[in-house]
Amino acid sequence: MSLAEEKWKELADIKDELAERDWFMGTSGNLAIKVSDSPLQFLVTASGKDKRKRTKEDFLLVDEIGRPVEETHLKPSAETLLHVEIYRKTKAGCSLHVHTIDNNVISEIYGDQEAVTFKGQELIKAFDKWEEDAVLRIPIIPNHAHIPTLAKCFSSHISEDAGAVLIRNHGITVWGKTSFEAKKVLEASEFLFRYQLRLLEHKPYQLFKVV
Ligand SMILES: CSC[C@@H](O)[C@@H](O)C(=O)COP(=O)(O)O
Ligand SMILES: [Zn+2]
Repeated sequence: MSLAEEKWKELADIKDELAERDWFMGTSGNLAIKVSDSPLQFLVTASGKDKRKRTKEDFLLVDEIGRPVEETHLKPSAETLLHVEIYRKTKAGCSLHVHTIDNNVISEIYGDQEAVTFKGQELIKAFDKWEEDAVLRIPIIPNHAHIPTLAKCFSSHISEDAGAVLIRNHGITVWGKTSFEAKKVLEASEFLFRYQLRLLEHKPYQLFKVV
């Protein structure tokens, strides 16, 4: 099996797992996995597909500016430029984008604050935050319809090899050095969002708590 084939299978398996969680409503979501560093080439989901289905046309290989490497009728994800920014700026090997009700509601509640923060929650360790008083800050950016503008804004929040950024009333994009790492960050983020929403039901004043 070639490296590209191996990476294809790795991404397809992650796509199946996320589909099982019902994280690809209405064809939303896109996924990418790096295949080579120089030249930069990565597999990205084809645009507009039902990501719950496993087909031979799920992914295509793109270059360092998100153009298909080979002749194809498939279109790279509309949000390929966001994945480009991740691979351009970090050593990440995988990036995942999903729309969930929880990440959308959290992004709207905390959107004006431009970030949602978590402290004293065990699962922030999934973001490599181990100290007792560590704070996890997930930035929230506006949902610019112009993708190059969205990608530029998104890019300003990328500094580490693993991370997460919420796009307001749109979804979350996460990345990690490996697909395992990226999926861990995604699952931990969604856990924290669900936790925060549940907490607000019982303690609405928590909304005004400054971390
Ligand atoms: C109809 S789903 C919303 C899309 O505009 C987009 O946000 C998305 O996540 C999926 O787009 P895609 O081009 O299939 O990668
Ligand atoms: Zn999206």
